[in-house]
Amino acid sequence: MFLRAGLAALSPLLRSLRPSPVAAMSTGTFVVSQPLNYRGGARVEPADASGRVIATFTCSGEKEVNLAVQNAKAAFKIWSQKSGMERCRILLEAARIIREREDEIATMECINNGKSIFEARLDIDISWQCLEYYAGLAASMAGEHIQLPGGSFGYTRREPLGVCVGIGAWNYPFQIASWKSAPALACGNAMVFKPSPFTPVSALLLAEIYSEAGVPPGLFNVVQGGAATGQFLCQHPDVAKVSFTGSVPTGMKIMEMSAKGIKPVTLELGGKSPLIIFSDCDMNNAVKGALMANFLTQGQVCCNGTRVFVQKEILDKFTEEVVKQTQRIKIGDPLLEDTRMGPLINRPHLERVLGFVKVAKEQGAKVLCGGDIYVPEDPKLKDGYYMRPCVLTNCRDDMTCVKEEIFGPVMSILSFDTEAEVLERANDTTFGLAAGVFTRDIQRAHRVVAELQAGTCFINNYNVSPVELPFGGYKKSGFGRENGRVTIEYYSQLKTVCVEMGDVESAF
Ligand SMILES: NC(=O)c1ccc[n+]([C@@H]2O[C@H](COP(=O)([O-])OP(=O)(O)OC[C@H]3O[C@@H](n4cnc5c(N)ncnc54)[C@H](O)[C@@H]3O)[C@@H](O)[C@H]2O)c1
Ligand SMILES: O=CCc1c[nH]c2ccc(O)cc12
Repeated sequence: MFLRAGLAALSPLLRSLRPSPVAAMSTGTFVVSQPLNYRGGARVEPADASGRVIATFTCSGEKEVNLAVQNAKAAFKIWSQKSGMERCRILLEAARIIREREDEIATMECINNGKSIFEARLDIDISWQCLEYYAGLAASMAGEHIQLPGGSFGYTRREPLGVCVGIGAWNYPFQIASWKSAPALACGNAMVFKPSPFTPVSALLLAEIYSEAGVPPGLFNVVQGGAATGQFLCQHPDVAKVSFTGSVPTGMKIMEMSAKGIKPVTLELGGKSPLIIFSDCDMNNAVKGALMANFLTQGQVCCNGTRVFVQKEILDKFTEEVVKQTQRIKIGDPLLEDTRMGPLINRPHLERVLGFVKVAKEQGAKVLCGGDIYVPEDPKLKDGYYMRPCVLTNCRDDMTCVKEEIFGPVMSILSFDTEAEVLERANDTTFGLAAGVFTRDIQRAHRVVAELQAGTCFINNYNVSPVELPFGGYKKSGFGRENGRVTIEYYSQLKTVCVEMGDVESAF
């Protein structure tokens, strides 16, 4: 009986594993009755605990991690022998079930994370699309045939890695589990997934859906916990690969641990991305783009374009419109259909974000709107972790709010004169996750993105994430990619087979 008191304490939304129907309530509730570990194709009580309790659910310890890895190893033997078409069918069935249960999963995600139900549904859509996409690729994965002299030849086989570990952040819990597991499973791997301890529940639904769709028991397992559980996973000798989504400091630790086992890693880390608005842009779209770049999921999005560079000629008009539209964002109960901004993930994070606003003011930035606590009218929500989305102006490149990842609803507006100047300033960061440009000049758009040091660049839009396109970082924002065809390379290895058709020509 985990979570009952714990997660309620983490958020004013009471949480359970089975969300009550949305229509019947104004705040989310979970009725916790089932364990939150998934191993060997079923929910299980963890075999042990790491000794550290987060909220009131039990963190998986070394024994539980071992059991999950052993289950994954056994399932890998069966799954990796299946043809691409067989894997394709099962992944397609899982995608279909997610689609069918979209409302239920979105409701759970909304309570899990605090994002609006409107956004949670989009996340679930992207998740089943991801499974469909990799189902399609599973069937067409192939090696090459290469002719050699004298009728000899070689060929390559694309083979799975084995047991892969996925470690997730709390901002896109279900989607992160999908983005990691879909390509892993499509390539023939098994996975042990650890969600963030702040959002432990929705990955379980994915595990149950995979089982229902027909994957062998143990192919996708869920262990629960924080750093200690993550370390057991990364250090496990039977783990072949680690795919991590989270902060830069944790990413460094993951890479160090994986290096000891010579394990490949995918690191999806933080960012401080630039969004460049040229004076020849379509103003309506640029304003909408700036809001999309800053305020989805309460601003807790890794690739957010939080440094908004606006060309001087349109600075005032753009700023005025951005502020007007930011003030219109409906904050409140995330389960209500018209809400667009729910609470932040927890109290310490809210305080951290408000702290950034305070420092910004001290350093000379001007708050044009928001940046303070929001108290919803509904008395049940009054202790929630809500804040008003914030627009800062008078910003300079050396300010903390412009240099550091805030991971909250805080947009910093900066002005610029020339293309060369803005490019230099946009690239002056150790991060390199994303960037955006709004302009009607097609040559300029492509010239600018070619110079931007970022793994994903948006032209005349921001924060759209079609699963067909690779996503990942430059510089300290990480390496490896999620989504797109290329991700197959990160979950498989190439075996070369050299075939002699003649006699051995020995050197001896
Ligand atoms: N690039 C991306 O795709 C992407 C997506 C979402 C979030 N993020 C980044 O994630 C950060 C916010 O997420 P967060 O606060 O959950 O990040 P975090 O680094 O604190 O935690 C991420 C995950 O790592 C686990 N973890 C923590 N310490 C560990 C350790 N020593 N060994 C193994 N696992 C450990 C956590 O329990 C959690 O599951 C932001 O910096 C954000 O930019 C990046
Ligand atoms: O928060 C960063 C961008 C993003 C949105 N959804 C997902 C899912 C998985 C990721 O690795 C990143 C993201």
